[in-house]
Amino acid sequence: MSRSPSLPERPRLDLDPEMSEAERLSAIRQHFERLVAVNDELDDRLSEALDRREELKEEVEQLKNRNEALKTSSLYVATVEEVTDDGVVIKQHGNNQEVLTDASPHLDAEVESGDRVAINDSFAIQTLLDDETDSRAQAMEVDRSPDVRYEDIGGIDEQVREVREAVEDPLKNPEMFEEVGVDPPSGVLLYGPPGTGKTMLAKAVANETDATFIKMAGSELVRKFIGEGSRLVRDLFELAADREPAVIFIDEIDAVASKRTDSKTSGDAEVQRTMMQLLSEMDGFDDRGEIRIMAATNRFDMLDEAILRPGRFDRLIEVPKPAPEGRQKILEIHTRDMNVADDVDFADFAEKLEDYSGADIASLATEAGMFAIRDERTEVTRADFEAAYEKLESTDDSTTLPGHTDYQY
Ligand SMILES: Nc1ncnc2c1ncn2[C@@H]1O[C@H](COP(=O)(O)OP(=O)(O)OP(=O)(O)O)[C@@H](O)[C@H]1O
Repeated sequence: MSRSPSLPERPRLDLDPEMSEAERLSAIRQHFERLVAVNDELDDRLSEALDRREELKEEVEQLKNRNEALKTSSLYVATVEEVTDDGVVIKQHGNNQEVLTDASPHLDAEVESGDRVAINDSFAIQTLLDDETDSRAQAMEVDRSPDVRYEDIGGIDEQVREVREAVEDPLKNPEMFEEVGVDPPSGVLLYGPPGTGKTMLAKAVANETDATFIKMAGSELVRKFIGEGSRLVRDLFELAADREPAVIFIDEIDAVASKRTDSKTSGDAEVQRTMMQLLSEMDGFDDRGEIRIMAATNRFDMLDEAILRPGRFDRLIEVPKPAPEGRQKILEIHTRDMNVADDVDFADFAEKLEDYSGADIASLATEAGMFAIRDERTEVTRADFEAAYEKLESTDDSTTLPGHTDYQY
């Protein structure tokens, strides 16, 4: 920084008493001129200083703005693909641009492949996104002790038996399989229309085996950013390994494992990548320990056969809509805690619930109860069930109207 030149010296007036009048006047005049000169110089210096002050003020303003902009500027989200000696390879979400970059020095040692990170305009990694901001947490439902029991499931006794054999027995008595020399099924695929109890089956078996129930929706797996689907699959299996015994349940598996389409859009490629990750997790899972894998679909016809090969989902269990007897059982289950009037005949009523799924019957029972409440009664009568039936039949919503659900299997 340049130092400002020293101030001009203050002129002095030396008047000798010996001086003549004229000499004194001339000295005073000279002194006055010097004062004026110094004053002018000081004026100049002052105005220079004021200019400089203005300049500095402007500079401060600019720096303040830049600082604010830096503090508030948006960061972009990316996934770390690889940590190499030359830097970190990231893939930006949204545009999938791959970039070789660096992490801020304080993060250097922490960045790992697969991490979600925030990057700035120059692609430098600024923050590691933690689990809370991470969408992974939202995509999985983890339940240490689901509250569904086998007796809560009606009309699909045979399916319950099959699931127990394929999932419960290998968890409870693995030695039996070893002694007999057979491998338990690798994965169990439940297929059938919506609302028939597939999720209940998976929860009940987790409950019975004291296993943690970990559910992932296939639709969540494909909705995520590029690279995240396969990461989620990896996390799912890692989490299960941490929590064993565990039952992994992948709902709507058709979203990740449907037959290849011809189009080569990046979305499809991403779904394929997620499916490949799932297959490789299942293949590398010989030593599965206390983890069982279940999946469900309403679209069996759409599934890529690759996932049905031995060692993958090799036990298929169809879960259909219930027959009249099953419907009666489900009615009984869902009215267990209700005060049902004597005039209600479930066997008779179940006959007319043609094409109703378990979920439809559950909402019918709730509706019937609501009619009683509206009437300020605690007893639910035949008329309430009839009214609920009429209401459901007239609901113009294809997702709740029995028999109108769009699926194939
Ligand atoms: N067999 C059943 N017995 C008793 N209740 C049932 C049965 N099936 C369905 N329900 C009722 O419907 C609700 C939804 O069932 P669940 O989630 O198990 O169906 P799902 O087959 O997994 O459906 P989706 O394919 O839509 O996921 C259950 O919480 C339960 O109240």
